[in-house]
Amino acid sequence: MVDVSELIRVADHRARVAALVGVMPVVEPPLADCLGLVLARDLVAPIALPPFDNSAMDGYAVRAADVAAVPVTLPVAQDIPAGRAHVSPLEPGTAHRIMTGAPVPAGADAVVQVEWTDAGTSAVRVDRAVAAGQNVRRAADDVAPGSVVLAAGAGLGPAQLGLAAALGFGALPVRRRPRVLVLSTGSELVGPGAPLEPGQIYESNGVMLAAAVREAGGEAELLRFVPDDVGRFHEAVGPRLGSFDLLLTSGGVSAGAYEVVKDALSGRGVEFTRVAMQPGGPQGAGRYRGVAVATLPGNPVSAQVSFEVFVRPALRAAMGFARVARPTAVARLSSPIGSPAGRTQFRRGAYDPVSGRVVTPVGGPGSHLLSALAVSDCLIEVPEDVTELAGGAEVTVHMLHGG
Ligand SMILES: Nc1nc2c(c(=O)[nH]1)N[C@H]1C(S)=C(S)[C@@H](COP(=O)(O)OP(=O)(O)OC[C@H]3O[C@@H](n4cnc5c(N)ncnc54)[C@H](O)[C@@H]3O)O[C@H]1N2
Ligand code: MOO
Repeated sequence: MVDVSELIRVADHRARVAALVGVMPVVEPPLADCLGLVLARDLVAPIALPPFDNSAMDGYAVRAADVAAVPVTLPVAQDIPAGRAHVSPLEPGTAHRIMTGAPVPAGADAVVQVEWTDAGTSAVRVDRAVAAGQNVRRAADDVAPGSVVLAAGAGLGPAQLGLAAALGFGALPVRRRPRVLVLSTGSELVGPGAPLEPGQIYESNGVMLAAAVREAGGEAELLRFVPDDVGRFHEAVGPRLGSFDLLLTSGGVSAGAYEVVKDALSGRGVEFTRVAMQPGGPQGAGRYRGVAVATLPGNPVSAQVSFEVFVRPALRAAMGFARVARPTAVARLSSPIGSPAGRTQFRRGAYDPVSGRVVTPVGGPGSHLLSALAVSDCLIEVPEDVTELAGGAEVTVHMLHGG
């Protein structure tokens, strides 16, 4: 029986893994590669947006005073498509045919949309008056040059990349993606396509954890798996380790006779502990040959839940995100659940925000129940000191998407 007073707290292990991974250096990739990354410095506008007064409509640039009394016919002195570099000033009593986005000529103070005219090309009949300023988008209306348009720490989504492109940036300063080497261990593991011999299972943690790394914004290289053999472990990891920010293993860390990860890394900078959490009790963390290491337990649900609780926040922090946790919600349990004393339990659940914020436990507490995890969308947190929760009880749920 484990003495729960000797267990490491969830928050302490999370902080330890985050400290090991640290913060990634700043790089300047091309704009198109910045999606999902975090801006490392304030983005200051080098130009105004719009850069010049331009038309919001296809129509005719005029002086509002010239079309105050309608109908009125004005000679069309010039045609101004978007992109025109040189536009001559508008003489009083004339119109310029103008397209959306084209520069408004000096002397004009409004644009009459084409629908309010007879669409003439040498002369135009204007049927409705416009006020001064109507349909004119002023220079710097959107962005003043020299202003901070995005602050350091901003997440870069489509709109932010669009804004940066509009301001003429070809690259942005961001913290680069953490590089993670993913390795599964276990002599019982075989790859897809191989027939299953008695006692063997298909390897699943590698693909799952590499996908989890990518979903978090990191880069993953999947070394797939090695048997319970310390020599094979070092052969697989040694030549590759130097190019990574984190070695992420699964399996081989508990109390058995063949604990390859523990045997390979104990006394070499990695400490193996038990965290007050279920699933995901046996954990290891440290630094091996200068590279951060997190060793997750092998049970698939334990591995994935450990990733969510310890590794994902560390990767998000490494990329510069200020908010590293997934979105949470408070929900009512649809049915009762129990939990071991002295451990934070993360049960898999299906959250329904529509029918009054209810969460339904999916599957049991067993850390081999991968199919239940696959149809869950949240983790239900049961605090350390709680052993029974009745149906209807309020719980915190951690979403498995977003954030
Ligand atoms: N005597 C004890 N036994 C166990 C303890 C304990 O405290 N005392 N803890 C249990 C808990 S909790 C967990 S979690 C596991 C963690 O064990 P390991 O990290 O050493 O993992 P393995 O023994 O290698 O594997 C556990 C389980 O998961 C399967 N597995 C492992 N890797 C993969 C993979 N890549 N793909 C699919 N499935 C995998 C493996 O076949 C085992 O069934 O230890 C408990 N035991
Ligand atoms: O900690 Mo283990 O993850 O309970 O199954």
